[in-house]
This record gives sequence, C-alpha cells and structure tokens, in this order.
Amino acid sequence: MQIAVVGLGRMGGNIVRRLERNGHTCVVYDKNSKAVDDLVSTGSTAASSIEDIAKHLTDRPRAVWVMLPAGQITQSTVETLGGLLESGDIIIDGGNSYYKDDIKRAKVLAEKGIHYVDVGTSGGVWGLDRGYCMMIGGDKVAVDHLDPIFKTLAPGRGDIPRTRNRENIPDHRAEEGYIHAGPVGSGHFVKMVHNGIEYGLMQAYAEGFDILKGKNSSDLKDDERYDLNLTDIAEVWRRGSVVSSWLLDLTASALAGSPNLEHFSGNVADSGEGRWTIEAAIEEAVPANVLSTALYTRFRSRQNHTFGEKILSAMRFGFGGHVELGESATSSPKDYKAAE
Ligand SMILES: O=C(CO)[C@H](O)[C@H](O)COP(=O)(O)O
Repeated sequence: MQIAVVGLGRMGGNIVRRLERNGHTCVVYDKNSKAVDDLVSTGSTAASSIEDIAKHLTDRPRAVWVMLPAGQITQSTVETLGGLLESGDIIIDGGNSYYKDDIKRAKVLAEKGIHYVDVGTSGGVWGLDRGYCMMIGGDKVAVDHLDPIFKTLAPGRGDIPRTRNRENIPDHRAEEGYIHAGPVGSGHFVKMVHNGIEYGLMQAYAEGFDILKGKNSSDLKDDERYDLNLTDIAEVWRRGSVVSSWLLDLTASALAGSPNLEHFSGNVADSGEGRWTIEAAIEEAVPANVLSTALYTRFRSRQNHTFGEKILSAMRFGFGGHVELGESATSSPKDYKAAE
C-alpha cells in the first residue's frame, strides 16, 4: 500500500522503515533534508514540500501519516494537508495530540469529506524492530482501509502467551497489537491514559530505588545501614518477580551503564499527556491519586533532583530517546495543545 509520512524524527523515520521493509511504498517529507535523504537512499520517494506530497501519491484514496510533536506544528500541517487533499482521502495523526484537538480537526475535515484518524502510537525508539502498539480512533471506513498499514506496524502476536478466555473474541486485532478504540479522538484518549499510567509506574520504581539507595544514609543507625547494589537488585527483579516489566528492564540497563546515573539531570520533563489525564480524571470525578502525585513530582523535580528522578530520566531516555539536559528541558503544557 502507498502512504505518505510527514515528520521523520525518532518515530516517523522508523515507521517508514518498518513499512518499506514489509512491502509498502512511502512518500516522505521533513524539514530536515538529511532525514529525507537517508530514507530516499533506501527506497522512499521524497516530497520537496507538504504541497508536493499530494502530487506523488498515486493510490486512491490518498493517505498521509503525520508524525510530529503535538501542538501547533501538527495543527498547521493537518490544516495544510486538508487544503490539498480531496473527499475520501485520509489524514492520520500518529503523534501524541490532545484528543479534543482531534475532534475539532475531524469536524473541519469532514466538511470536505476527508477522513481523520488519530493513532496513539507506543513503541518509541524500539518500534522499528519490536513493532508499535497502536490505539486508533476514527470512522470504520478509514480505519478498515488502513488495516494493512496497522497490521505491518503492529508487533504481532510474537511469543506472548495467549490470554485465557480470549478464544471466543472474534476481533483479533488487539492480540496483534492494535485496536480500533472508537470514534475520532478515542485513540489518543486511550494513549493519553496509557501515558498517565506510565507516569505512575515510573514514579513507583523511582521511589522504590530511592528508598533502597537511602538505606545507606548516615542519618540511620549504623547496624541498620545497608550499602545495597541497585544494579543487581534491578537485574534480579527482572527475573520472575512480580514487578518485572519493560520499564524495569530499561532501569536495569541504565544502572548497569552507570550505577549513579551521572549522565541524567533528574530534571524530568513532560509532554502534556500526564496533565491531560488528570484533566480527564477531574472531568469524570475519578480519583487519580497516584497519577496526580507522579505528575506533580515531575514539576517538583525541576527545582531539585532526587536519585529517583534520575531513574525517571533514565527510563524516558530508554523508551523515547528523550534527552533532559537541564532546566531548559522543562516544558509548558500549552505548547502541546493546538486548540487553546
Ligand atoms: O508516548 C511516549 C511514551 O509512551 C513518549 O515517549 C512521551 O514523550 C512520553 O511522555 P512524557 O514526555 O510526558 O514523559
């Protein structure tokens, strides 16, 4: 199948590579010409501008996957594409957009008959080889049309044992690693909550390792002090323990590389989804104690840093390639919403 991809950063470039490795053809565009050239050298077709994309897409309906940071850049790209595409064509936002922005965009595009599909895409810098877990929102016609793309990008069943009692569930897409969550916005809503949970899980590990490290504090009684080997504790917990997980794998790897995590500032940034999860919890009057605390701890981390916050930084670097160099790494929530 033919598809265009706009935004060839950490995720977009690898999405193109995974698609092309599996027989799809891609038209690619990015402001960074090196990112475009790298992909052209392996078979992609370059578009010289967003306007140029539509000309290179020969299949009908045309499909354009936007993989850019949430906020104004995604908004303006979707608007430009909306002006260029025609009825029946499909715009996919695979970034981490705010779901209420999706709903607004879809309404505007629907006036021209253009479909808008929101895809919460999890897999970070590892997705090229492991595949991407996708949470998809949009109308059925468009989502079904894109199924070959989703099937290729998804991890597939792999060697994960089948969940008991799923035998009678006819839709197997969840087992392949993607779901059609519901109408437009629902894909990004599910991904938003996924990221809210991510904050909570990360914070739990961070606090646990901080307590382990603090057990050597000179404030404690001499016979109650332990100089624990955190690198080995992370490693042993990966093997058969109740708290094993991919986030723990990343933590173990970071600690094995540098037990004191000197390369991480502990100044923990956020890209908006944790905040929106709390907003949703407030709208629904759902108590979200752990997720709220994890979010506020990131804010506090920008004033001073615990070892646990270096653990958080290490995990964010591990799954998303996020580099937090110092105070400038903090972000503003407004940057990521297009609608306000
Ligand atoms: O979606 C992701 C992982 O699932 C991205 O890496 C996202 O940037 C993580 O959220 P935050 O930047 O707020 O820590």
